[in-house]
Amino acid sequence: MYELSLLCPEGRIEAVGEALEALDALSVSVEDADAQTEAEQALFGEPGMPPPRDGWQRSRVVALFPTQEAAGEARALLEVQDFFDGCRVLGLAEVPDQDWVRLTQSQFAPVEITPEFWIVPTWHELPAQAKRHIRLDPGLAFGTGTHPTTRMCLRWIAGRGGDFGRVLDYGCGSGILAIGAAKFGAADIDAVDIDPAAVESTRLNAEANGVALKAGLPEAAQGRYGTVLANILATPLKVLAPLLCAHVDAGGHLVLAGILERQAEELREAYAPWLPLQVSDAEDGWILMTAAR
Ligand SMILES: C[S@@+](CC[C@H](N)C(=O)[O-])C[C@H]1O[C@@H](n2cnc3c(N)ncnc32)[C@H](O)[C@@H]1O
Repeated sequence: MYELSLLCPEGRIEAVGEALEALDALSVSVEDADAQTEAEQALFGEPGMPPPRDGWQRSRVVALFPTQEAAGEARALLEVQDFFDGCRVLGLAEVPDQDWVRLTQSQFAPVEITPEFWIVPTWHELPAQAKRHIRLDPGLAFGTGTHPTTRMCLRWIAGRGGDFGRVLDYGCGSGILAIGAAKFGAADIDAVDIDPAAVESTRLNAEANGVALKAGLPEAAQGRYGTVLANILATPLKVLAPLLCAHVDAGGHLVLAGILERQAEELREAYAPWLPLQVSDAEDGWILMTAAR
């Protein structure tokens, strides 16, 4: 395969991306051309919402083509378009054949949640000190343990150690939190997500880990729970405040993640009519907020 790399200003990303797709690119990726430099710009988007901007101030657009001719033709056609003004070709290069499966696998090492609790891909040996573990491979749904928000929820689960009551994992993704709770003894677990692929993924991952849980769409969450876990993002968490709080049983716990440090106050305010949230963990600019009823 051959990759055509372009440098584009923000205003050109959409037109160039659409043109590359029309030119039968196998894939088109857009990254911050200033990543890992002083000029890097964070660009956060909420799921279900349009992206805050089309791209970075300077984006590197990489399109993959099956042959050198196809990539060269795309390059020649793009360079004569009006909308290519301000863009520039960075290069056209052959992508060396690799064992992509092995390469992808090599990027996922076991993740330590606590010294005794690990998330381990199926192709890795279990670390000797892992007294508890979840076997999980990266798949279609979010939640491999590599993101700080997931890790903080799992740390909370490990720290509590048991006595969860009924567990609700709201926005379960891969099911990692529900499975984690099961590994610490939770027995009655509902895991729900708006994405049917996440529900399926949770079912398969639970089965692979020998864990019993009920996975379904959000309406499957019914009644009160001793533990309600929701790692989503600040905006949906605010919308879900009355619903999530209504699921927390007397003496139960609410655990929220997907919140940036600067969003703590708005979350506290959104939940204040029902439960008093407090920050109970922090990692890489993300926080964990919890409340007890
Ligand atoms: C950041 S992932 C978290 C996955 C996993 N629980 C973890 O901690 O790694 C958020 C998940 O919430 C789901 N989600 C987003 N909005 C939702 C909503 N309103 N109701 C239920 N699930 C939602 C997404 O589909 C996604 O799978």
